[in-house]
Amino acid sequence: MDYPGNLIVVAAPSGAGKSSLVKALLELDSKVQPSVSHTTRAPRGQENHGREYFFTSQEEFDAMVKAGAFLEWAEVHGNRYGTSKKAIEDRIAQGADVVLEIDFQGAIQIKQIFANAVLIFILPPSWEELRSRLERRGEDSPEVIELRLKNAAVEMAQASKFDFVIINELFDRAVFDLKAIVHAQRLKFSAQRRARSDTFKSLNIG
Ligand SMILES: Nc1nc2c(ncn2[C@@H]2O[C@H](COP(=O)(O)OP(=O)(O)O)[C@@H](O)[C@H]2O)c(=O)[nH]1
Ligand SMILES: Nc1ncnc2c1ncn2[C@@H]1O[C@H](COP(=O)(O)OP(=O)(O)O)[C@@H](O)[C@H]1O
Repeated sequence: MDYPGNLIVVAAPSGAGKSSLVKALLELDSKVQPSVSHTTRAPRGQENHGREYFFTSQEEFDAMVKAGAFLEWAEVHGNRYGTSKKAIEDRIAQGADVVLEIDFQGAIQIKQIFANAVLIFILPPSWEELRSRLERRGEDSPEVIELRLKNAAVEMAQASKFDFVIINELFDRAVFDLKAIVHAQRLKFSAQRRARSDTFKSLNIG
């Protein structure tokens, strides 16, 4: 499917820093819009319904799956998460660039539907740093942190399937890399769209 807007997919193990990086990208680049997923997970302390997630009951989530309302969905760390079809398609059809913060299973589903989507995987610099970021964040119980670290090994093994990998060691450096990828994605697809334009045809370089 070809739309004027770009889809930017960011995946990472829990604690690698993807939410912080995406937040910084959104502050620096007003052309990028966030996708707000639905989840059956309970909200964390500072999270708001409709801002970080649409917090959804199991029944509501089931009904959305049944109605075909999700572009993709997956079970991650024992909860279900999904991207609403309508919110994404409307916005990329209008030319917006949309960033999706989703897990690797969802990223692979998105690439199958939108071959032009760019898939970015964020890695932590080390296991020790990943654990200490999860602990410092202070949002999850020790059991939840252990589950997330266990799942991180499976998730990180998927990194080579992504178009780009960013190591989030120095935060500003990682934000710079993320911005550069978004910029390159825009140039790539604007060049492809131009290649189909009348100017290219008249110059015989289409
Ligand atoms: N497939 C899929 N994964 C999602 C979606 N929304 C969030 N996730 C992923 O679910 C995982 C858990 O997210 P969350 O509970 O917010 O924890 P965090 O990664 O520690 O901040 C992360 O890998 C998210 O990227 C979605 O709509 N679809
Ligand atoms: N480059 C970095 N250096 C040090 N701490 C970081 C870095 N990037 C993120 N963090 C911190 O690590 C913790 C986890 O980041 P977060 O963005 O919530 O991760 P994720 O969304 O991948 O689970 C947060 O406390 C965040 O402030």
